[in-house]
Parts: sequence; structure tokens; C-alpha cells
Amino acid sequence: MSDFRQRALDYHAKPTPGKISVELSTPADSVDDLALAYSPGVAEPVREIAEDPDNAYKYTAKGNLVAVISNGTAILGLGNLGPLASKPVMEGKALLFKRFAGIDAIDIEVKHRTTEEFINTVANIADTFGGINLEDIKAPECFEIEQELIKRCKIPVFHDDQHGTAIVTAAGMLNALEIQGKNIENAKIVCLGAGAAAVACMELLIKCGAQRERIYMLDRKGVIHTRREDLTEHKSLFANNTDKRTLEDVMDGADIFVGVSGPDLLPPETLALMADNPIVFACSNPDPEIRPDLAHAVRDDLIMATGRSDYPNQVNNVLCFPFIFRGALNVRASAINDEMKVAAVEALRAITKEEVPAEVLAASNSKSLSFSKDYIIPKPMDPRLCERIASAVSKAAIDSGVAGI
Ligand SMILES: O=C([O-])CC(=O)C(=O)O
Ligand SMILES: [Mg+2]
Repeated sequence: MSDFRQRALDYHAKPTPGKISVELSTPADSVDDLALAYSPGVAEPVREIAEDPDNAYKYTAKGNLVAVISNGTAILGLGNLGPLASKPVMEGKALLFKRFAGIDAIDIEVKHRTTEEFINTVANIADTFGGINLEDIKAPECFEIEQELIKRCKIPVFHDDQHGTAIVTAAGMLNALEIQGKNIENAKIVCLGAGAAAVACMELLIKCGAQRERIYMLDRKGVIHTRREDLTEHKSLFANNTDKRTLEDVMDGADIFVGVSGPDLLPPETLALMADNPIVFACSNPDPEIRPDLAHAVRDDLIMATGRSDYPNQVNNVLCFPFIFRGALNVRASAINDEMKVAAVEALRAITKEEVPAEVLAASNSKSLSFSKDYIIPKPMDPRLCERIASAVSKAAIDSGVAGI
């Protein structure tokens, strides 16, 4: 067994199995403590909440509690491995919520037959939480699931793989374009993958100025074009009126490659076909569409990002979901809307251009980091992220009328 594989398994097995636990936030030592915490004292907040549901924010953990919910149908770039196998990832998201934003998060893995059954399960437990982070749910069901839950729940529901990934991608992409001296309006964009992250990333890039006609999206069958008859509703939004059919056809002269598909799907010869000063975001996790060392060997003029923390430029939704929820929970927002997403993009972009604190340099084993080809997006352990993104998101929630306090 490789050393890294064993270390990863040991990390999850020891000192106790898993990565999260529950801690008490009040004293529970004396008989008096127990009388307050439980019977008879607990009856008092029960009555208060029965009278006014908003009191749940005052007397329970609800307001700082997020559910990370998956059915395991699209676990990272690994595929449909079922709900239980997704548990380490969902516990991992809970770890990141707590570590980076002080949010208590609990993972919930749902076994279900129909999409409706999944939606009902989540809708029926939603009031327990201050927010719901949907994770690793495959397309196209994820679109209906998110839309329906947004309608049915009074708390923010956010499909991280769509919008978290899109927000970080847009921030990194706009910064990378600035460094490469290109503008998004003229960029020829190739998106390998047509799932949740692909659709959301391209829609957000379009909101930021990209031209829909200049986007070529590919699924397992090749380029999504107007003469295909097998397209789902979401794929057909990206059907391009083109006679190009393969990845090679569309990579010829492309400025941007976004990979949200699977490991090693971008051959180096195909990367070589891109325009001068290209931008390659190979974001499949854990293994990117092309390894950075291979990509750099083919092109010395590129900006390269992956979803991993062991290479420069980690374009991963961890840079978004803890902080956007922090901002939403702080003002008890009823939703996470486009205004809040754009505020997160702008905050991420701005932080990248500022001087990096010494503690971030130490934590990332770097002597220096400044806005450049190898630093287009902040590091996840940057303590400025929480405060800056959360306050920008809270302000956007207030300005757009979805804040509850
Ligand atoms: O977990 C990660 O590293 C990013 C993510 O959401 C995914 O790949 O599905
Ligand atoms: Mg995910």
C-alpha cells in the first residue's frame, strides 16, 4: 500500500473513527444544571418555540447548524458510489465548515428510490437546521432537487457543487484572464463535463461577460451541439451551432479549458492546440483532467489550476461554502441569491490582490505569494476569507432583501 494511502486511512481511523464529534456548549455537571438543561427546565424553551418558531434561533443550536446532505450519486469525480461511501466526504465538509467558519455541521446520507422521496426527506427535516448544503448529487436530478427544496424550505439551500464551484471558478478565472491580458467577452471556452458543476460554472461565467456562443461544452459523447437529440434540458442550454465534434476540434485555438469531469481526460497533445497564454482549470477531484507537471511540460505560457491543495491555485469550493454560509447565517438569510454569490466572487478576487499574511505563507510552505500565475486565488487557510466574504455576503443579503434580522 502506498505511504499516502495508508496515511489517509489512518487519519480517518485514528484517534477515533471519523473526523467530527459533538461537544456540549453548556455546563452539565450538577443536578441543577441537568434540571435546567433537561426536565423540567427544557419545557420553557419548548413552549416559547411552539408560540413563535423564530425562538428556535434563540434557544437551540439551529442558527449555527448546517446539514451537509448527499445521496452519494456523484462523489467528487469518483462517480455514483452510494450514500454510505460518501460519508467521509460529507464529514470532511463538516470539518471544513467548523475549521474555517466556526459553523457546526452534520452530515446526512440519504438512501432513496425516487427524486421526490429525496426531496421529501430533506424538506421534512429542514427546520432542524439554519442552512442546507447539498453535496455530490448527480445531474440532472440535482437541478430539480435544489429548485424544489429552495421553494419548500425557509432556510438557505445551496448545492455546493454547482454554486460553490462556480463562484470560486469565476473568481479565479477573472483573475487569470487579467494576468494573461485577455478579456472574458472574447474568450473561447471549452468545458469538459456537463454535470452540476459544469452547468453552474458556465452560467456564472456568462453572467460575468462570457459569450454563450463561444462556449463549447462536452459530455461523454463529445461536443454538445444543436443537432444532438439526446440532450437534457440543462445540456441543451449549451448546445452550440457548430460542426465541431471532438475535444481536439474545440481545443484548437481555445483560450480557456475548464475540466469538471474525471481524471486524465485532457491529453497533452490536445492542450498543445490551445491559443497563446491559455488558462487550464482541471478541477476533477481528487485527480485532475491533466497533471500540472505534464501540462507545464507542454506549455510554458499557461495558467494552471486544480481542485487539489497540493498544487498552486486550488480552485475548490472550500474557498466558498464555509464563508457564504457564514454570511447567510449571520443575517439569518432566507436564501442564497445571485447578489450574494456575486459578492463572494468579488471578495475572493479582491483578497487575492492584497498582501498575504505571514501565517498563510507559513501554513502553505511558501516564502512569498503575490498576485501572479501561481497565485490567482487565495489559500483556504487564509483567515481573511471568513471575515471578508461573510461580511460581503451578509451585506448583499441585506441589500437584496433576504436578510431575516
Ligand atoms: O470536495 C471537493 O474537493 C470539491 C467537491 O465538492 C467535489 O469535487 O465534489
Ligand atoms: Mg462536491
